[in-house]
Amino acid sequence: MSLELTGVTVTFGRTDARTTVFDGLDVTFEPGRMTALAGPSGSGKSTLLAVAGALLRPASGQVLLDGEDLAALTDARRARARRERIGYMFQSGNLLSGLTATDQLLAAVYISGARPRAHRSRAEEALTRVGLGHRLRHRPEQLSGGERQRVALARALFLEPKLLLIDEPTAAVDRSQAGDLATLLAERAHQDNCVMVVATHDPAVAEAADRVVDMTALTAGAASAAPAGR
Ligand SMILES: Nc1ncnc2c1ncn2[C@@H]1O[C@H](COP(=O)(O)OP(=O)(O)OP(=O)(O)O)[C@@H](O)[C@H]1O
Repeated sequence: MSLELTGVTVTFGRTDARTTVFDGLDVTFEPGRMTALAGPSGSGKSTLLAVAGALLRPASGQVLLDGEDLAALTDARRARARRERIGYMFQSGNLLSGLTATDQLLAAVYISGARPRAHRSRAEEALTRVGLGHRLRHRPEQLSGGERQRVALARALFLEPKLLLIDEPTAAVDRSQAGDLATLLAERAHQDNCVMVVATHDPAVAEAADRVVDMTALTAGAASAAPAGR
């Protein structure tokens, strides 16, 4: 299972105000590794996550998830791929207010069409695995920023996605929580063997990643991918 983008072109706007973010982008992401996307604001990190996650269809090129081109699927099949194979964790967690940590995970099960009751103990185990076994019945407003992010991570992993896309996971947490969260993300990528791609400005996330992709080099056509730290 890998994610491979080939010849991907993305443009926004019309002729008089057109932005070409990618022009024939090629990059591959491997399973069981956490890849950090690093680069200045506007370098295309979020756009890459949107294209990889079938949220944005490229003007041309292929987005191959396990060999299947997501860019070429119908809207209905793209929606199904998003539901069944892709997990998302976007800035500040986007938890549902008023629901306990356990119910945040069960809501995702409910949306996927399964019966939540059968999954309660599995949801509790998933929260325990991210260090929240003592916060199962807490609601978002009763959790710290780092705890909320960990609930969002457990929720994203709960449906066992092949591909997990994460945008600025440490934006709303303090420095020590950022380091812990970054380490936890890398551990989950290794243990769950998913493709994990994380857009970040945070050196702590780049430090914990198995690979850092420099967006500036990538969009210049150099597809640079230096191993980070280890
Ligand atoms: N919907 C849109 N319409 C027009 N231009 C857009 C749109 N979305 C993104 N862009 C442009 O595409 C470029 C890449 O944006 P993107 O959000 O992917 O960058 P980023 O690296 O994630 O930035 P940041 O670090 O600030 O989040 C920017 O120049 C941005 O202005």
